[in-house]
Parts: sequence; structure tokens; C-alpha cells
Amino acid sequence: MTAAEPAPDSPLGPEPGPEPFGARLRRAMDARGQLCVGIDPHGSLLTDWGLNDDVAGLERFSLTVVEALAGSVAVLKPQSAFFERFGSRGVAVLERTVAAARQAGALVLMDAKRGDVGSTMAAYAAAYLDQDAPLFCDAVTVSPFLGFGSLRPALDAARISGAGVFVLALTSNPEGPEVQRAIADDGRSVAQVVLDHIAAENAGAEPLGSVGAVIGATLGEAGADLAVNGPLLAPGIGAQGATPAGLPRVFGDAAPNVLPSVSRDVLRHGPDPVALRNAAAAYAEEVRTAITGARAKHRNGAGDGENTVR
Ligand SMILES: O=C(O)c1cc(=O)[nH]c(=O)n1[C@@H]1O[C@H](COP(=O)(O)O)[C@@H](O)[C@H]1O
Repeated sequence: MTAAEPAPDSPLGPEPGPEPFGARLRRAMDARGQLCVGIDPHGSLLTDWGLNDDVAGLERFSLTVVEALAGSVAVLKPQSAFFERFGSRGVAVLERTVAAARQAGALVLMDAKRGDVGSTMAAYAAAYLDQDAPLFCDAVTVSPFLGFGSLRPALDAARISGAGVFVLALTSNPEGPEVQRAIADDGRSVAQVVLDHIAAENAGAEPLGSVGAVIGATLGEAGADLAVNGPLLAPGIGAQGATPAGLPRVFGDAAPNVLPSVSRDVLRHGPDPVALRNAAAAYAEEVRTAITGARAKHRNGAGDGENTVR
């Protein structure tokens, strides 16, 4: 029995669990727009902001982004690597960044891309998806390339704590296809196998499942069935060359569930909080225009549909 289930003989029925991540994300995207801003404290950005590339600079940078954006952007996505490079003091800054962002009303997606054998995956789940953990987040990115089943401890922990899990499927980097487009024994691509597992996890969830897929906005077209009933994190906008206008072509009918993500192309506007906020708001508006425009076109019978090819 998991912590979310009632005792079989309980006269009280099930305790209401925490609200699932998918429902919280849907509400946040409806209220704030479909946009995730990455907190990626590159050394070069710290320098451009007039900060030292040290722990104090890291903290100033990260908390400035939180202060500027956590009240208006649906999701903030700290990239763990940029904090880990400073060792335990960097991780302490990451803890404070996550806490401040959640406190200010943003959902926090930890970009950690963890993946390991199931027994070790349980420890990663304990690190990010247990409500009592110092680094507890609303969601975390994970890698399925040790087999989707190896992610089970994270999927179970997320369900119990009302958190989300974003599974890499078709990443934005040019090296991804050699693994992700490889064809499995049954004729599906590896990415499609991952997507089908995600769809099974999200079956019946309303308004949106809590297991997401990572699909690069850079792909041009997905070439996979993206109907997973879950959020689709779409990194690669801005510095990697993708644009909000290109989203309908990649995501087709799944566009309402897309969470486009931008890091450097928003962060470069700092340290002025107003400039950061304006840059994020401009992206959120571009996304809204692209997605509502594509829906209107679809209603008039000219939908894209490229995303449904297997
Ligand atoms: O999981 C991710 O967020 C991710 C997946 C992916 O396929 N491509 C990708 O760029 N990312 C992350 O998204 C961010 C992109 O940053 P920018 O290129 O500066 O917008 C980085 O933190 C990447 O690690």
C-alpha cells in the first residue's frame, strides 16, 4: 500500500491527496500563459550582469530572476548543473532559489535529467519528489534511457506527493536522433516507445496528466504521436534557434499542452527585473498568438497534423 491509499478497512474513505501536478500546471498555464523560463546561471551571463562567477554571484543572479519572474511566469526551471558546479554551497543556493520561487507562486521544474537503475532512481526520487526533501520541487526532468520501467520509483513518488515528472523523449540537441529515432523491435522509434509509456501513465487523468514529455522546439516536426495527455516541455526557443511561431508545426493538435521553455534569451535581459519581466511577457504573448492562431486555422480546416506520423 502506498501513502496515497486509504487503509482497506478505513470507515473514512480515502484521504484527499495533494492536487496532482497536471491540474496545477493546467491552471498556471491558463492564468499566466504557456511559458517556462529556465534559470541557467552560465558564468558568461553572470559576467554580463556585472557579477562575479562565484557563489555570491550565483545567488544574486538566481534570486533576481525569481524576484522578477516568479509572480508572473507559470514555471521556472532551474538547471541543476549550473548550481552543482559550485559544490555544496551552490546546491544550498539552489535550495533557496527553489523555495523562493515556490513561495512567490511559480511552479518549479528542476532540470536534473536524472536516470539510473531503479534502486538508485528511488534515491533520486527521494531527493526531488519527497515533500520533506530540501530540494522538493513541483516536477523534475528524468532520462528514460535505462528503460522506462527504471523510472517507476520516481513516477510513484511523484504521484504520492502531487508532483510531476518530465521524461526526455525527443531532445533539442542534434545528437539526440541517433538514440531517440532508432527503431525498436516492434517498429516503433525509441521516442515513440517512451511517449506510449507516458500516455499509459496519464490515461484518464483530467484536465492533464502529471507525466510530461520533453520534445525539443527545434525539431521542425515531431514525427511522433504526441497525444500523451500530459504536458510537453519544449526547450530550444531563443538561443538554440526555435521560435514560438514554429510551435504549431512541431506540436500540431498537442499545442495546447505545450510548455515552451526559454533560458538564455530571457536571462540576457537582466539584471534589470523590469527588462527580464518584459522579455518573458513578450515570449508568453508570442506563444499565445502562435497557438491560438493555429487553433483558429485548424477550426477552419487547415490544421498542420504533422505530429501524428509514427
Ligand atoms: O530538459 C530540458 O530542459 C532540456 C531538454 C532538451 O532537449 N534541450 C534543452 O536545451 N534542455 C534544457 O533547456 C535549457 C535550454 O537553455 P537555452 O538554450 O539557454 O534556452 C538548458 O537548461 C537545457 O539543459
